[in-house]
Amino acid sequence: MSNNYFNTLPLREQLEQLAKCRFMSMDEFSEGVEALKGKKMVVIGCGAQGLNQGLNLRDSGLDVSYALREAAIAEKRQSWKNATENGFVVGTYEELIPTADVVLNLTPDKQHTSVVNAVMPLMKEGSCLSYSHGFNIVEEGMQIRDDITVIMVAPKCPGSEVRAEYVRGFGVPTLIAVHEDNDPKGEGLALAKAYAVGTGGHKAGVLMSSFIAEVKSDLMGEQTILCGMLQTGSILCFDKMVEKGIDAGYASKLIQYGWETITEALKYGGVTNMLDRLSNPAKIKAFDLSEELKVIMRPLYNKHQDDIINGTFSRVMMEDWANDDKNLLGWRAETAETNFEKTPAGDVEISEQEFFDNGILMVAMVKAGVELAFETMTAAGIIAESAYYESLHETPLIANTIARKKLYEMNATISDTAEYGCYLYNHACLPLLGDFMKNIDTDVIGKGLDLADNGVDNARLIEVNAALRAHPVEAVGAELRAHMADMKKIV
Ligand SMILES: NC(=O)C1=CN([C@@H]2O[C@H](COP(=O)(O)OP(=O)(O)OC[C@H]3O[C@@H](n4cnc5c(N)ncnc54)[C@H](OP(=O)(O)O)[C@@H]3O)[C@@H](O)[C@H]2O)C=CC1
Ligand SMILES: CC[C@](O)(C(C)=O)C(=O)O
Ligand SMILES: [Mg+2]
Ligand SMILES: [Mg+2]
Repeated sequence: MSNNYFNTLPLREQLEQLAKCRFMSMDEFSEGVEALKGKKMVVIGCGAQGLNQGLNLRDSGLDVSYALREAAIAEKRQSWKNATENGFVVGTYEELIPTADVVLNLTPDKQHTSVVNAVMPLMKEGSCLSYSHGFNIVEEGMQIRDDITVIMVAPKCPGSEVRAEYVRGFGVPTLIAVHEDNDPKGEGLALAKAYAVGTGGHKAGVLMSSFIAEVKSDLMGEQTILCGMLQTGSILCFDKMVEKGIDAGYASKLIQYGWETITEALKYGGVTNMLDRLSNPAKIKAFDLSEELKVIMRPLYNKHQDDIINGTFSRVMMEDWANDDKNLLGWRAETAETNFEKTPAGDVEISEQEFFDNGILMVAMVKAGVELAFETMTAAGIIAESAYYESLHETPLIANTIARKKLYEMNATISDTAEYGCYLYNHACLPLLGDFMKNIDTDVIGKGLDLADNGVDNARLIEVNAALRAHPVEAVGAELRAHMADMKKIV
């Protein structure tokens, strides 16, 4: 029986926890991984986050091994292969958990209650339990033994990108938190900081946050702009292009690689830079489309945020857990059957600039989604820095997964929790954009504007540029990106 911890708190405390967010300066990480040196880190689960965090932590000089459930070892499942093929020591809970100074719970959220109940009796007195998402604590009210320190180190991106960015010499923005009910020795913060350095997160930016702020913002980002919007946009843009006679292979390629290319511009210079990559008439067109999209989609973004804050989302998802994931599995199968998913990218060259010129609607969708997610999160009490990571910075990191193997890859790489939310959004958003899409043609998706000249009205251009630059996501973005000196180019 789960108990929503957030809903048990008085409003004053809910607001205080939601607003917990402090950008940590680089000199706060001057001790590096010292607090974890010589300590035994045992990871439970070797999936998306488990494997990739473990690889980074080991490369940062830490002692990492994997505790897997007995069946996974006996049947040599993927988790066992991931760990053993990468040369890690693998053992059962009984073999490894009693030796652990830090237990990293990197199993799916659905399993957290049973996993934590199974390992807690085996954990050393005074050891530490860490999470990469606070769902179990915040939405299920999990109670942890008093002597155990409970921390959260939550990379703001898929596991594959946690590794890819580390290998590139960068990192991913990370939220850290100490569960205030479980910090008996006052060492939670030192451990969380060292762990964030071990994964490379400090190079991109670390926010000192709370379990609550992480959960309520993480769920919002993944359901809307990060995954839901990219899925809905992929399906709508592909179907429209094919309906209008564009070669299906070209349409498939434009979308599969287009999100990655256009959002790379977003990562470097925010929404402003992404739109600056368009010609002046195309920029004005993208701006107008995005304003229209924002009006249509705002109620949906509000609904997602409201359901996340009041616990409706987690209750409904947990009902699906209890129903053998019937909805999740059904939606996953349905997505595999979409025409976009089934049409291979054509053998056709698309230049970097062409992705912008022929993908004006995609640019508009990204702009609308980023701004709406940011506006909705901040209106709900999430601090701007956190909302920026969850909307703007992470979008390219999700787009990278679509470039690899389309929506299948994105949904396989993100957590099951994110995948569930993505489908929820997608199912609501597709019909919502029905009328809007009726008026869309190949000038904004597939072929680009076919204009004799690129002249525009000066006053209108000035107005559009000013509106772009004045959005609050741009101000906080410029500030946070100034700390990302090691950011590496992908496209
Ligand atoms: N996916 C992501 O990129 C992100 C995930 N997170 C968070 O990280 C955590 C892990 O998610 P994610 O990496 O997606 O998980 P995955 O689904 O990728 O991996 C799950 C791992 O846990 C093991 N596992 C599954 N069920 C159990 C069980 N009952 N007992 C023990 N082990 C089990 C699986 O191995 P086997 O079945 O072989 O035993 C597998 O190795 C979640 O809290 C998630 O919210 C946070 C940020 C991003
Ligand atoms: C994509 C959403 C995420 O939270 C994440 C990668 O940040 C997840 O749960 O997978
Ligand atoms: Mg996330
Ligand atoms: Mg998540």
